[in-house]
Formats: sequence, C-alpha cells, structure tokens
Amino acid sequence: MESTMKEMRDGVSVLDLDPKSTVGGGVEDVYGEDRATEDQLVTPWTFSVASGYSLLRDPQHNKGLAFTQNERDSHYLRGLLPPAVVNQELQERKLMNSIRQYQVPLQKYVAMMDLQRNQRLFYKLLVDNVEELLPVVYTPTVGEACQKYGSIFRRPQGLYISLNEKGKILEVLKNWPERSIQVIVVTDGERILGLGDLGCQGMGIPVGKLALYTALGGLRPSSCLPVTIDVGTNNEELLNNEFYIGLRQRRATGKEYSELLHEFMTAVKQNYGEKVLVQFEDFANHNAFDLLAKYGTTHLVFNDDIQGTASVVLAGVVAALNLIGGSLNEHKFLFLGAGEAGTGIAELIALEVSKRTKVPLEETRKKIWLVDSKGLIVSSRKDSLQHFKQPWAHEHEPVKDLLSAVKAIKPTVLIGSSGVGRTFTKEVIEAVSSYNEKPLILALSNPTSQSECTAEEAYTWSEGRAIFASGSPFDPFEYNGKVYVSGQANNAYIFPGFGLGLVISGAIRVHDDMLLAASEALAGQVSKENYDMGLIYPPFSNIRKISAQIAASVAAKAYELGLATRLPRPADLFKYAESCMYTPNYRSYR
Ligand SMILES: O=C([O-])CC(=O)C(=O)O
Ligand SMILES: [Mg+2]
Repeated sequence: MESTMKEMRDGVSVLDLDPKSTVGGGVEDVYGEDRATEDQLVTPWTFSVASGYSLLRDPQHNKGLAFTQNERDSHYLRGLLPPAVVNQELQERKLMNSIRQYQVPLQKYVAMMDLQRNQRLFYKLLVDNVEELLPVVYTPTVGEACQKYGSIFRRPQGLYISLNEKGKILEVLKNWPERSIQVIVVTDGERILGLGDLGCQGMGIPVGKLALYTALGGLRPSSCLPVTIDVGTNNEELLNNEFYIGLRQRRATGKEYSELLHEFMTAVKQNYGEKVLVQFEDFANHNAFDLLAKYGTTHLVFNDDIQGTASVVLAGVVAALNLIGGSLNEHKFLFLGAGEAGTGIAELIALEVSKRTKVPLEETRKKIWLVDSKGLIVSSRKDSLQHFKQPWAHEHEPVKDLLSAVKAIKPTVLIGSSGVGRTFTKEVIEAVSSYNEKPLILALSNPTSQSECTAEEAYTWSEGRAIFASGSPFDPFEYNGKVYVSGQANNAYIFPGFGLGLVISGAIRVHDDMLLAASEALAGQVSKENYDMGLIYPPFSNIRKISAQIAASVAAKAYELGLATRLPRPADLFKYAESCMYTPNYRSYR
C-alpha cells in the first residue's frame, strides 16, 4: 500500500490506513468489512473518508492538530491548521487540564460531549481516565444533563423516534449514517435513573450508556446506536419549558404505545438482523417487564435495570461473603423498592441460591423480602400486587414501613432500589447494624441525590462496621481515623462486557444463565487487596480486562446453550474478546 490516495470522488478521498496503527483496533478489525460500505473498500485497510475541511468536521477521522505534515499535504489540510503538530498524548493532557478547571460538573459534561467532534480523542480520555470521567459522562452528572438537556443542547446525538414517525420507522433507521449496528440502547424516558419522567430528554442515558459500551467494553462507536422513543411526557415542568426538545403532549399509552414499540422492534430486526442487541433502559416498571417478556423470545434483548443491575448486585453480594461470612443461602435479604431493580436482583439471587443448593426456586425466594411504598410485601396483599411483585408476597403479618420491616425480618443484607433518596435513615441503619456484626448495605438508586443513604451515613451510623456500596460514586470518607472507600454497585460493570460477549459469540438470545456467568466473572475479579480495603467490586481502572473476562464467560455460556452463531468457537474466548476490543489510539493516514 503505497499511495495515500486512490481517488477523489465528490470531496471524498479513499485513504490507506497504516495497518500498524490498527493494532488492538478491535471489533473494528474482526468485523473490518463492517466499517465501510462495500464499494468503498479497496483493500482491508482502505476506505473512504472526507478530506480537507470536511475531514476536520468528521468525528470518526478528525485528529485536530495531530495530523502530521505528510497527512496535511495528502489530505488537503494545509493552511487549515496552525503549524504545530500536537500528538494525541499531549492533546489528552491539555484537555484533561482544561476539564479539571471546571468547577461545575455539568460544564465538564458539556466539554466532554463537545469533544465528540474528535471521537478517538474523546474515547482516549475516557479510557485513560475512567475513574475520573465516569461520574462526568455517566451517573451522577448525566442525570442533571438529562434534566437540562434542552438548555444545553448543542447538536443532536442518537436517533429520535417519536409518534410523528409512526409508519416510517424503517425509513428513519435508514437515515442513520451507520449500517452495521451491533448494539442499540433505547429508552422512552419515562423513568430516567431515579429522576422520573424526563421525556425526550432521556436521550442522555442511551448516549452515556453507549459511550461506556465503547470505553469499557470495546464495542466500536460506529456500531452503537442510541435511540429515544418519544411518546410524550407527563412531566408538566418540561411540557411548560420553552427549551424542551420533545413532543409537547402527554404520554401515549395502551395500543398507541405498544404499536409504536412493536414497529420499532420489527424495523430493528428487519434492518440489522437478529444479532443486533437491544438494551432497554430506564423504562417505567409498567412497560419494562412486559417489553422484556414480549421481545425476549423473538429478539436479542436485555433490560439493564432489571437484568444488568441484578447481575452486578449478585456479584457484589457473592464477593461480600468473603467479608461478612456465611454462604449465600444463609443470608436474609430486605429490599426497599420492588420495581425493576429490586425484583430483578431478588430473582437472580434466588436463582443462584437454587442452583447452588438444589432447593427449588419457590423455596429460595422465601429468604428475600421486599418493601414497597405500601410496606412489606406480604401474602395478604397478593390480589392488589402487580405481577412482578407477586412471587415475593410471603406469609407475614402486615408491616407498614421500612424500619418496622427491618425489625421484623432482621436482614443481613439491606438493599435500596427505591429511587428515593435518604430513605435509609439513622434508625434503619442502626437497627440493621444491631443484628449484624457486618451488615451489607447497598444504596443503589441514582443519581447521588436519590441514593438511599450516603457513604458517610452508612459508615457513621453503623459505627464503621457496614460493608457499603452505592449506585453512584461517593468519595472516600474518614471516620475515627480510618479511611473508608466504598464500591460502586452499578450496572456499568456488567453491560459493556455482557454486550461484548453476546456480539463476539453472535448470540441470538439472552438467557438467565448468561447473567449468572457474568456475575461470577465479575465477583472473580475482586482481589485480596480490594477485600482488605472493604471493597466488594474491583476498581473501574481495570474495567477493560474485567469486561473481557465477563465477555468470555458470557460467550462461553452462549456456546454451551447453543445460542451462539459465530462458528467455529474461538479456543481462547478471553484472548479473543480482548483482541476484538476497540482502542482509541489515532490511526495514521499514509
Ligand atoms: O444509569 C445508571 O447509573 C444505573 C442505572 O441503570 C439506573 O440507575 O437506571
Ligand atoms: Mg438504568
């Protein structure tokens, strides 16, 4: 490959990429044919990109000042850039300096989103500074970003499918510039984190989740599609906000809603085939369970809030046994919140105990209790309970609130999945700490404002005895001369590796055993050093290795279950997963 440019067409040049620069280039390389349309392919490393001014406006190929003098010559960039050539490392250092100057988290978020004009630099920052930038592009800041999405809106990201697009969804999918989509994250914005109905402004969530798919799980950015389904919003404040970006109407429900969703799911399969993964995110309870049940048998679907959260929490609980003692079946669980996360986690724990002990699921469920807004879920309430709560209606006299439930049940593990902040009061934490030497307390709701308690509260009120993790991150906290570092029990540990495992095996359905495999893989990554610090999750700094481990376990399970279509099965799935991961280093254009 000698020539730098094979031809010019309509301002589009065909470039040779230096194959050396693609080392670790990942899913890109494995699916190299996906990167460009057939007619643009001249050699495996040659495809069309814009040139000149358009190249600087093309997020996938733009390198800013990192274009070398040779590249500037060969791609009509001379004069369009100042003379200095600044390599990617220096660009990264400069940007991190400037992001650190911002005091307001939302400013950091906007700066990161603006950086998507140079996709590889955006991902380089995120991969290299994952612990620092996760709270910026993800929870908690993404929650505030969604609340103010209309005001901070600069340019559209992702695909908006509203009621206006009914009957035309397939055409809308074809408007998206990328053809080879592997993962879609879709929301209808009705239950964004613990913040409620944010309508069309929920788009921040699919965008953020998919940024993590790439940074943490190594999926190619061009294979990821964020989608927001806009059926209106019941959020009066947004309906009256002049900057609101969505349909100004109350939510469509019933047939109108399900028809739009069905058209979307049908169009997705028609356009991208059966191996595209659709991740449902932040739907309200009343749709989430039904959508998962309905499409789970016909599509490759996964509900992050039900299944991803369950898998990450099960991993944390299993890991925590090393600190709190006992085996899984000896523990008693009490949840505040009986929605997607609560019942999803409860079911996966019951399933794991059942597998370990060979005790039937109906029995293993009995050590798991849930409290909702009406009190403890008990058998006398059965007739008025939504279907997903019914398996948890055990025999017990009515109990009206969490504190009384703690006193009645005496759980060893307390889990907050309520979406309501500060509900683990001093009395609740003191009570659970009075029955347990080391209570396991998980405050899962997001963002930070909705966390059931803070790290400081959990450690102080348990007199430093709690093993604590939360959905949104808390800074280390010093108490009685000891520094307590808490883990982040967030589905971000699971979904990127889980999705990678499905993609590399060509899985066509998600199975519960894959979630258990992912949990086990994650729990297996917690080191003695982590345990010594009281942690039940490994640090995010190691997340790409962890994701590859999870991917390998999930893929192995897909092959075992006969759900994998990519044949032959790679001998070493971990190595294969790693080799498939996108790395954001610049490529050189020769
Ligand atoms: O997005 C997060 O941080 C975790 C999650 O799925 C949720 O809270 O809905
Ligand atoms: Mg979610």
